[in-house]
Amino acid sequence: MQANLATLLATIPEMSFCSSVDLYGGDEPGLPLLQIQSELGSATIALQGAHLLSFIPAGGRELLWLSPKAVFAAGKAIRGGIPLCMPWFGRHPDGLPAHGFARTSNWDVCEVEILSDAAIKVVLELSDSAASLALWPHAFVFRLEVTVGRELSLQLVVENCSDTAAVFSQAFHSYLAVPDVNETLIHGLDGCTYVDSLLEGHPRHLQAGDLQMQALTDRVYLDVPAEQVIKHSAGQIKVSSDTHCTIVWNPWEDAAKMADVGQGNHTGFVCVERGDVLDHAVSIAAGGVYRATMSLSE
Ligand SMILES: O=P(O)(O)OC[C@H]1O[C@@H](O)[C@H](O)[C@@H](O)[C@@H]1O
Repeated sequence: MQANLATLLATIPEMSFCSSVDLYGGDEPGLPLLQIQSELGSATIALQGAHLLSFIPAGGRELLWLSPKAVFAAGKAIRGGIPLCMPWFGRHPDGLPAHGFARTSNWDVCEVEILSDAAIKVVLELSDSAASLALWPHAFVFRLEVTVGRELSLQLVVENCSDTAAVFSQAFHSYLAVPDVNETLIHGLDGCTYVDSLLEGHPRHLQAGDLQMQALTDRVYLDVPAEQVIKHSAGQIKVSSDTHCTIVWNPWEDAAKMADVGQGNHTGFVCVERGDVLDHAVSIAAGGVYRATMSLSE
C-alpha cells in the first residue's frame, strides 16, 4: 500500500481500507481495497486497476456484478465490476495482454474529498513505469476521478507526457448486475451500426429496436446516444457517457470455459461498456489530453 494512504483516509471516516480476503475470501494476501460508505451510496474500489467492484445507491440495489469465482491476485484481471481497458481495447495485434495494462497495474490514491452534497470523491492515478514502457512507448498519467453519490460518476483523464503522438483506445468495461440476462433489454441502441466481433470479417449491421441477448454476444456499437437503459425484472440501470461507443458482451455458454466466470453464472450480468474504440480510437498528441466520463444510476 502507498505510504500516505492511511493519512489520507484518516481525514474521511466514510472511507476505510481492507483486503479482498476480508470481503471476498480467497488466498492471502489478496488485493488492497478501498471502501466508501456514505449516506448517498457505497462503493468498493480495488487499487489494482482503479477497479470499481461494487456500487450500491442508498436504499437501492447493487448495480455491479462481481463474479463469485473472481480471483484477487496481483497482476490478474478481476472478473466483474468495472475494469478500465486501456491504452488499447481487446486483443492486441502483437499478442500483448488483452485490454491493456491499466486493469492489472497498481494505482495510487492521490485525493479524497467530501463534496458539498455529501458525495465522496476519490482520485486515483497511474503513471508510466519500466514495465508499461515495454508495452506502450509513452510517458503518461492516467487519472480516474470516482464520485460516489446517488449515482456513480467516473471521469477519466489521460495525459500523453511523451514527445510523440499516442494511439489510444479505452472502455469502462461495466459488468452490470441483473436478475436474469434472459429477461433483460438494452434500450438506447436502436438505429446504431454495430460491428459483430464474433463473425469472420467483423461485419457491420444496424440495430433495430431494443437488444435482448439470447446467446453469446460480442458487439461494438458505434456513434451511440449518450444514454443506454438496461431494463430488467427488478428495475433498471442507466449508463451515461460522453464517449462514442457501447460494447455489449455476454459469454453465454462459453462461461463454462472461463474459470473465473463458471457455468451458468453468465445469467447474472450484462456487459454494457462505454468507450472510444475501433473507428473512435484516438491519437493523443504529444503533451495532449484525452477525457471521458461515464455514470451509472438506477
Ligand atoms: O476476458 P477478458 O480479457 O476480460 O475480456 C472479456 C471480453 O471483454 C469484452 O469487452 C470483449 O468485447 C470480449 O471480446 C472479451 O471476451
